[in-house]
Amino acid sequence: MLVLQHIHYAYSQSDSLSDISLTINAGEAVAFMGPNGSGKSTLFKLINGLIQPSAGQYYFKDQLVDTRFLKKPTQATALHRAIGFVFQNSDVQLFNETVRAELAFGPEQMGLAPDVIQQRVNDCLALLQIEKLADRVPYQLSGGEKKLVALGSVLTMNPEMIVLDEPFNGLSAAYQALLIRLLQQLNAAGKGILIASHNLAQVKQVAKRLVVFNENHQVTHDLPLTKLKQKPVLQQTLALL
Ligand SMILES: Nc1ncnc2c1ncn2[C@@H]1O[C@H](COP(=O)(O)OP(=O)(O)OP(=O)(O)O)[C@@H](O)[C@H]1O
Repeated sequence: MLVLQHIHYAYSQSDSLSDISLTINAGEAVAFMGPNGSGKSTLFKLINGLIQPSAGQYYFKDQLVDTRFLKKPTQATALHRAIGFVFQNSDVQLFNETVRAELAFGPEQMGLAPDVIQQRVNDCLALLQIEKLADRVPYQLSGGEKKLVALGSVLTMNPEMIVLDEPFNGLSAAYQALLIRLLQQLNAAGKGILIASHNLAQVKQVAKRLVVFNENHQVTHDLPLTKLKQKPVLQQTLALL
């Protein structure tokens, strides 16, 4: 579904992504780990078409994602519908007056019928156990509540792949467990899951493949999580992230 070939990205002079090549198939659950500032969020922004590579190619469903691709509204919309992005900072993602409106916004933009939208919103409120927040102002919610609403606003669009940047940050232990179960269910239902996290124990419960960055913004490892026990040094490094 996604193919990245020799991707570089630089915000200014030096690379924040350095020669990244990855293929991610539909329905895969992949974890991205690495030190702070190694490039995980930058990669997610690039996958979502928010930034474009300084060098290299990014293909989404065999189509080259470049400035020309993203300038065509139908293509950009197809990308944004297929890949739901839950940002590290929920504040950049929430802008509606109520949680209910926030969850309805995506499906409304897709032109779905009002009763379908209502059903999706109610289903997602229940799935995330946030029914009690439905009429609250998203901006006034706690950090953890905002994160759940941001995820809900993505899930109502029923994306093929969900990209989550540090989704467990700020969540209570109970909500972390709920999120893990939910991501497992979504993956079992065929949704692709890409997750950036510093928590190996949680990552192991959600993902089946692990991609590791180093401080030079390169991918150093790309392996099935079942193979991690054969790499004690890597395991130790990841446990300390
Ligand atoms: N908007 C920006 N402008 C300039 N440099 C940036 C910007 N965003 C990120 N960077 C730099 O790009 C590099 C990669 O950052 P990125 O946020 O992708 O790392 P990360 O692996 O997600 O880190 P963390 O684990 O701390 O979230 C870092 O050196 C960072 O300082």
